[in-house]
Formats: sequence, structure tokens, C-alpha cells
Amino acid sequence: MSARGTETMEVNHAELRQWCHELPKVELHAHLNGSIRDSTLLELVKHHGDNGVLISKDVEQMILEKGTSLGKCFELFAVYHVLATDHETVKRITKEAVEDFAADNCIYLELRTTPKKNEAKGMTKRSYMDAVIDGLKAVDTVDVDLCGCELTNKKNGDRRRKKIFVRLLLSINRNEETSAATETVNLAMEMKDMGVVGIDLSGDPTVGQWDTVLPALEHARKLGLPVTLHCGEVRNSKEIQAMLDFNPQRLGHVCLLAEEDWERLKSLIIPVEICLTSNIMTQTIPLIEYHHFADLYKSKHPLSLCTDDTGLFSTTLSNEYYKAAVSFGLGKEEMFKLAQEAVNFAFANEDVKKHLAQVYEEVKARIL
Ligand SMILES: CNc1ncnc2c1ncn2[C@@H]1O[C@H](COP(=O)(O)O)[C@@H](O)[C@H]1O
Ligand SMILES: [Zn+2]
Repeated sequence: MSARGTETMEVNHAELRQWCHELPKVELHAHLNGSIRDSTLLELVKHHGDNGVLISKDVEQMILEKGTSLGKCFELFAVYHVLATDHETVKRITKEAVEDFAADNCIYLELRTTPKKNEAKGMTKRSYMDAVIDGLKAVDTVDVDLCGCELTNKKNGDRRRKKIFVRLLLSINRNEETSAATETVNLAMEMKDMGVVGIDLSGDPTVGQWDTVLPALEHARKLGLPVTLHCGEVRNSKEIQAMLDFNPQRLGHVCLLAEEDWERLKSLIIPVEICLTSNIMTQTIPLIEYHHFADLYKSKHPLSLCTDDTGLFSTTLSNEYYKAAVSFGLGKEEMFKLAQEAVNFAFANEDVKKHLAQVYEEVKARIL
């Protein structure tokens, strides 16, 4: 290829990246602690290291190797939870995560987090969540709509300021007991007027029993809380079948499904949260060319592109769109439609969805 040809391609890639950045996006699968900035993490490591809590060198090494296998991710999450589980830090990482998604032109963010108890720091699941809400109130680069009302005051009444809708999902960790999982569901219910819109099941897929968390998930369903489940990150046909039997509002990942489970997923038409970079970096999927996005997309199965853990996997939602475009040959119209349709799978109410739909209508002529 001539030097000129290479140059043209590079320009196109840069332009495509820029376009993906400008596209208004909807994020449905983002974990708070997985979205911590590297710079913040290193600062926290230093702070704790200086206090003799953790050996900085080991942690720095872990950060360098972050996200390179599913096992390494969960080793690192254990570290994150030591570093980030106090009220001030929870507030800080929430503020920064929302500001980062907004800077990436995300117009709706469903942020999920596992409410944590920490007696030594006087933290309850409720006070952890209050710190998250404090973080949302502290956002100052963008207007945040939490529960139908804007949290941040419009600086100088500037109507042109960017706006992001943030809704929260409370995560049940797979290794929690039934009572702890049920406590999280009850907390979600208690915080329904504070932007909490649903329940997620996540955590290390090699631990925990479906039967232990099922009563809590059924409780959520009875209370009318939508549920999304991390599904098929490891081969576990029995659990995957039980998850399909449960028939949740959404599923995350769905990587390692046997043929008949795959067909069942499609016939149930459960919307899927696709996390391309996450699946490749954790080696759940060996190569992007083999990713099940292609099959779901071709079958017109409902899906949305998501980041999972922007910090852990050094990605952004724009980057996920860019990756989908170059890996599966999607054009701008197709990507626009993908982003626009993700609105339908959000757990927010119809008013929010109408507002988001309008944003896409308004921007369409300019961006396509
Ligand atoms: C890589 N794929 C994944 N699979 C399963 N669970 C994951 C995950 N990525 C993140 N989490 C879940 O989210 C927690 C971090 O955010 P919060 O502390 O809740 O804010 C992790 O501890 C894990 O339980
Ligand atoms: Zn996830």
C-alpha cells in the first residue's frame, strides 16, 4: 500500500473515532468500581501505601496487569474495594465516573454498584449508597438528572450545558448469602425515588450458587424491580439454563452458551448488554472476529454496546462503538440505530425514554 493510501486510512480512522465520540450514547452496563480512573487508583494506592495499609509495588504491578484474565480482574476488584470503600472515596469515584461518561457524550448512564458494609469505617449498605448520591450531587461539568429532577444547579442558568441522565442499579454479588442479597433488593426499593431503577447480579462467576441468590431475585420481581444478570462468563450450562428460566429483563455478556441455550436466548428475545473489550481482555472470547455480537446483530436480536469497566479495561463507550464498526463493518447509520435503540432497553421510565428519543431525532440530521 502506498504511503498516501496509509495516510488516507489513518485519517478515516481518526474521523470514525471522532464520529463515535460525537454520537450521543446510552450506557447500560457500567460498574462503578470498575470505572475508577487509573490516576485516581494510583493516588489511592499511594495514600494507603503511605499509611502502611498495602504494599504499593505489588498493587502497582497488579494495576499494570489489569484486565488480562477474568481471575486477575477479581483479584484487582478485591484491592479496589480496600482502596475505595470509604464514604469520601465512594463520593469521589462516583463524581469522576459520571463526569467521564458525560465527557464521552453519554446522555444516559445506568451505573451499577454493589452496596458494601464496612463496620470499621462506619459504613452500611445505605450509607454507601448515600455516598454515591453525594457523588452525583458533586458532579460539576454537566447537569445530572437523577430522579426526574436535576441535581446540579445550572451554572449561571446556562441552558446549553450538557445533561446526563443517571440511573442506578444495585448489584448483588454472587458470593452473598440470601439474606444479604435480599437486603440489597429492599434497599433498592427504599431508594426507588432516588434514581435506583433495578437489580444486577454480578461478581466472580466461578463462585456462588444460583439457588442462593434466586429468592432475592424473585423478591425483586415481586416488588416490580427489573433485573439484569451476568450470564455465561464461564461455561456453566445448568446455571445458564436457570437464568434463562428466570427470564430477566436483560442479560449481560452471554458469551459461553451451548447451542440450544443460544437458540433459547434468541427465542426469549432478552436484550443483551454486549461488552466487546471486556470479553476479549478477560479472554472469555479468544478473538473479536468470533464474538457473538455478529450473530446477534445479524439476527436483529435486541442488544446494546456497553463498557463493563472503563477503568479496568481502559476503554470508553465511544471506543466500543469504534471497535464494533471496524470489527463488524458497521456503517454510521447502523451505529446510530444501535445507540438509538439502546434507549428501549433502559430501565428508566417512559418520560426519560421519550426525552432520549427526542435527542436522537434532533441530532440525526447533523450527525448522519
Ligand atoms: C469483568 N466482568 C465482570 N463479571 C462479573 N462481575 C463484574 C465484572 N466486572 C465487574 N464486576 C462486578 O462489579 C464489581 C465492581 O464494581 P462495584 O464494586 O459493584 O462498584 C466487582 O467486584 C464485581 O462484583
Ligand atoms: Zn459486568
